[in-house]
Amino acid sequence: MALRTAEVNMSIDVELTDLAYGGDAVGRYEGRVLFVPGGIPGERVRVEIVEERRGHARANLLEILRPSPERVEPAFPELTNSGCQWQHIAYPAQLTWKAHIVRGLLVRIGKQPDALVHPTIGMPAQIQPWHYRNYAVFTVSSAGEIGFKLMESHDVQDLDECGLLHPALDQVYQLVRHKLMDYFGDTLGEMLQSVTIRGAIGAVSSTVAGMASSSIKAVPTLLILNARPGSMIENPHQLAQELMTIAPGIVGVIIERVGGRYGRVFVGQEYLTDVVLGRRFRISADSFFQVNPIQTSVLVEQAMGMLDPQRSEVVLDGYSGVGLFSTFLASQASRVIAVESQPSAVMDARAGSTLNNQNNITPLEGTLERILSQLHYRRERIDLALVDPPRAGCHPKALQALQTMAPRAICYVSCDPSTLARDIATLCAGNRYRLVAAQPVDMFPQTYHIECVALLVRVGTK
Ligand SMILES: C[S@@+](CC[C@H](N)C(=O)[O-])C[C@H]1O[C@@H](n2cnc3c(N)ncnc32)[C@H](O)[C@@H]1O
Repeated sequence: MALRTAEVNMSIDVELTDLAYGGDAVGRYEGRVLFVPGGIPGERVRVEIVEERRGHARANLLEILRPSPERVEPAFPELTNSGCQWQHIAYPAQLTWKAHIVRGLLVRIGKQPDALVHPTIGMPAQIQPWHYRNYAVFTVSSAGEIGFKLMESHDVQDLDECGLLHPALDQVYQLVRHKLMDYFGDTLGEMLQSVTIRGAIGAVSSTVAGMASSSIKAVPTLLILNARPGSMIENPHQLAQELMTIAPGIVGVIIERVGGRYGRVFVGQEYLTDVVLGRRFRISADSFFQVNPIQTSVLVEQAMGMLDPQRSEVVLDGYSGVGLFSTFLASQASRVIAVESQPSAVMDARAGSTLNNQNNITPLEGTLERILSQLHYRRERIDLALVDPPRAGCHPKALQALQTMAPRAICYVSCDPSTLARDIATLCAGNRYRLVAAQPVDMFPQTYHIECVALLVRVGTK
């Protein structure tokens, strides 16, 4: 039943009972579902309905009538509407809610009524779950503000510091921001579209305390500026040269789309070399790499523990990026076939094999759906598979090929539990695979985003 028009903009009191994937608290009003950003289950709140959609409505929080004991003061309120939707929830509760959401999705979408979901592995207790990122993209608005895009809007939240970036990279951000404002003045918004900062934190420290430390002053850093289409930056080389010297640790400055889509100017290196659990990885500006260095090690350990490749086995690493999982799989297995569609990441994976003295990884460039069908046609054997797709999940043809090639186990690493659940439903249909367990790993504290590793085994395999 749609809400009556009179109910929009009306203020009502509701009990919040759940949290949805997407971050909103959930309540009910006259039998209909209400989504309330900023609420916490267990709270009684006064809200104003602002939007009605088929079967549900969205409401703004006006007043908290009975707060949850899990409510905390946001550390960076300016980030609430640009990504940190859960900073009003105490960190231990964020972890509990993430596991609850994964379980709910696996039951409902994944059709796994008995899904075993382990408690979320959070950031180590001795560090604050902030300043954890090695990578951030800051948008430049046409008015010259620099910061994060606001959710469901094209506006930019102007930020002069960033509570999500590692302290050393936040320092770089602040210096770069001032430099760009000085350099371009009033024309900043006409000239630039975004500024990306990416640092190799694992290259300067391997311990948790070290990786979180604000005493690290110089993290090897790449700075990537995207020129606004149609803009004409005068002497981009000089700008890149000047940016190279403004903060310790900057190893390369890249300006993209200078004078057109393919124009690229760079000074210094075009890539970083990062370290995870003692292995080295080359990461180019366009290649994907995990953004939370402390939790990346945990993710790798979880996936390796679940899959446990044997010496004689051939392992598929699907959506392999620069070869993060391939590298660890290759130390245990006979061979790893690494499939990745982004050319720069495939080149990085090749370079990474050399850096780590590994000769049993075969990086293949192309989509997993296409390459798997070729491998199947050539009757290649795959004993185990790891897949780590983007948020959209696996292509249906890739899932179909996996079912046909029937590896004894599949480790599915996912950054979106709703597509994970959908793909698990497909893989388990027809009783071909069964879900053993899912393990959420918190890569994105203060946000509703959930990383999860799930193990599926072929039915009939011990
Ligand atoms: C979530 S990232 C995972 C990368 C890597 N496993 C890691 O942890 O660093 C997903 C990767 O899949 C790649 N990709 C996207 N669509 C693809 C497709 N259809 N086939 C193969 N790779 C794809 C992206 O370029 C990206 O590198």
